[in-house]
Amino acid sequence: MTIPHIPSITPSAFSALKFDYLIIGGGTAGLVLAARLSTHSTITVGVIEAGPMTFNDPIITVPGRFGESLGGRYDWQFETTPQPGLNGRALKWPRGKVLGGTSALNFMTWTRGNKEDYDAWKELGNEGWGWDDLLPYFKKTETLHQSTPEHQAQHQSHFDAEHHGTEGPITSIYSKEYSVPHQHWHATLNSLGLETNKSHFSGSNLGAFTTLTSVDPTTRTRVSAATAYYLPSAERENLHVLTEATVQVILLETKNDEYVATGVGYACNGEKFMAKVSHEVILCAGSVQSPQLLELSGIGRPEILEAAGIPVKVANPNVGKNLQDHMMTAMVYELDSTLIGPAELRTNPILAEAAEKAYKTSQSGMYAMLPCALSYASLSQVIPSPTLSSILSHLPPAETNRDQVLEKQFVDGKKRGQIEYIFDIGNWSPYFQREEGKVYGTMLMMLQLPLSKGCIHIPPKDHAPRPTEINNNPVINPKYFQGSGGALDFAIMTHAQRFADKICSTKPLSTLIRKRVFPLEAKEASPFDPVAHPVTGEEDFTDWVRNYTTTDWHPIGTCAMGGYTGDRAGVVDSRLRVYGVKGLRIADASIMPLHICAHPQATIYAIGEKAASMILEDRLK
Ligand SMILES: Cc1cc2nc3c(=O)[nH]c(=O)nc-3n(C[C@H](O)[C@H](O)[C@H](O)COP(=O)(O)OP(=O)(O)OC[C@H]3O[C@@H](n4cnc5c(N)ncnc54)[C@H](O)[C@@H]3O)c2cc1C
Repeated sequence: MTIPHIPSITPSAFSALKFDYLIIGGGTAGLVLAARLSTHSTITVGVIEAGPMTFNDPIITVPGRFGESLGGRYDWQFETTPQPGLNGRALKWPRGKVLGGTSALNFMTWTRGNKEDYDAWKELGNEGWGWDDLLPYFKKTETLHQSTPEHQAQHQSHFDAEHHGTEGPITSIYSKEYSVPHQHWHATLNSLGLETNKSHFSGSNLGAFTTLTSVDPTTRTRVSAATAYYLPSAERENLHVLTEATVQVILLETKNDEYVATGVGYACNGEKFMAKVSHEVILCAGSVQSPQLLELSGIGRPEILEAAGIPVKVANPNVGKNLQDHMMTAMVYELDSTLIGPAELRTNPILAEAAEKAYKTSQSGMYAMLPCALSYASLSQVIPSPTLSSILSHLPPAETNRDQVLEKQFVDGKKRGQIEYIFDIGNWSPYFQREEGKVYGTMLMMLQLPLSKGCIHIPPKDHAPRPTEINNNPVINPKYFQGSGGALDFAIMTHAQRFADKICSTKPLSTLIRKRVFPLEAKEASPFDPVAHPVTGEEDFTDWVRNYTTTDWHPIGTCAMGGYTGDRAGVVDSRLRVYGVKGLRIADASIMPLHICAHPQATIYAIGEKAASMILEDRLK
């Protein structure tokens, strides 16, 4: 990758500048805004990012090393509270702390939700956020690199060019080659009634497909918001990016009886600074930290702010509420010992050297590979109809407009892939210990439209007289499987789990599998193992799902768009302006009112694109 000259700036020099727009968080959406707003040379843009700037660390750049940066210096290393719905377990919640944010840490899957996912946002009264409205922004982010007819025939790498972008900063590509299990994916899913979807970017991703990835087609390195949006703009004189600086508070002043955002207070190298803005502060700190910064600045539920010792400026009980996440299980299988996975690379220097050589010389081999065997299934495709009817008869009465729109998707649940399945070589479970010399594969299952709703808030101040501050981690409580909605999520996951196992016992994928090792198969398990020896005869995953469900790392919704209900249910309006404050917008995953049946990064880039275009439109008014 050619890296242009990147101007560095000191905090004092940064604070001396007069900004039109100040962006908090140089992450996925934040850098889209930075790049798009600074195309106009008369607009001065500042970005403050807590993490460092790096473009050549292989744990970020090399696709096949995905996951290695989790828990390290580029990760905020958050954790949830102990979750009663998960038998008291607390989960690790990685988030990117580096220029590029979580786009520099994620697993590069490039998917788009369904038409109905975004139309539901519009139905809630969020004008301009339906599928047809968002399609131009989806396209604006992307340049699709089309696969050849031969590649399509061999790897089912289909696309529908009409629905992809051709000039956007993010390159979306199909891999050169795929793992052996991937080569059996389509035939296996097809024989279970999940057809190959040849047009998975066109408004329905239902079915099996080989996924696109956000990877550079020439260097086969990760494409993140930092490489795709920031690097090409880095030399602009009107764009200033300060890294390793943490925003502590958004400065609010009253003008004509209204609160106006006038800048931010931040810390860098142990010193405190202020940066001022003439037009807008744009908060892009992500689903965990955007609500944290609002609350630290006096915008939120009064009881939370008072307990934290923060004076209430704008009372809005919705800040930090409406947290939704994709929940995931990871079932592990022992595979044919001739296969090679990531653990084999780590433990066998000869294999590692060969993989490195293939990657360096021809950008191929294991280090260029990502998990690409995906499938989205509707509830009726994976849960037998009498069971599904019984589960859905327990849909809780909708309490809000949002619940009502969400629950409609369950009634007409055939259109959307509410359950995602991915098969990948390697052991993905944090709970399963691999045995040396054995090769493993994992069947992942993810719930896409959760009814479990949680919250993220700043903690109360401790006994010290000082109020809660930025370095007091927010309290993350996703309330997985809690409440009547959570009970329904749980029932769906325990039943959909059987289909995950069915995929692995179906040919041709099953020909690569020796046995299931997590949870153990009946013949290997102790007579008391409830999964293997259920009272009913059919395997019962109830306890296993409760004990081993984790996050799929896709939290959204904590500063949601309010739609028709305005600040009674939301934090921002459909132009992403924070209710009750002038000159403050939010653009990141937190504004999504309902979850989507897809990996979210493409949608979050589109949110950044749409936000930039709305800001530029509003500037001309
Ligand atoms: C392990 C993992 C794997 C994933 N895999 C995929 C995938 O394969 N495909 C996919 O589509 N999605 C994936 N995702 C999800 C996706 O990457 C994220 O949802 C998305 O990147 C979030 O974008 P964002 O703009 O909301 O926040 P972020 O990209 O996280 O940006 C927020 C930025 O704000 C900065 N910040 C926060 N607080 C402050 C502060 N006080 N001061 C200054 N800066 C601050 C952060 O450091 C960060 O850079 C994955 C996520 C994880 C964690």
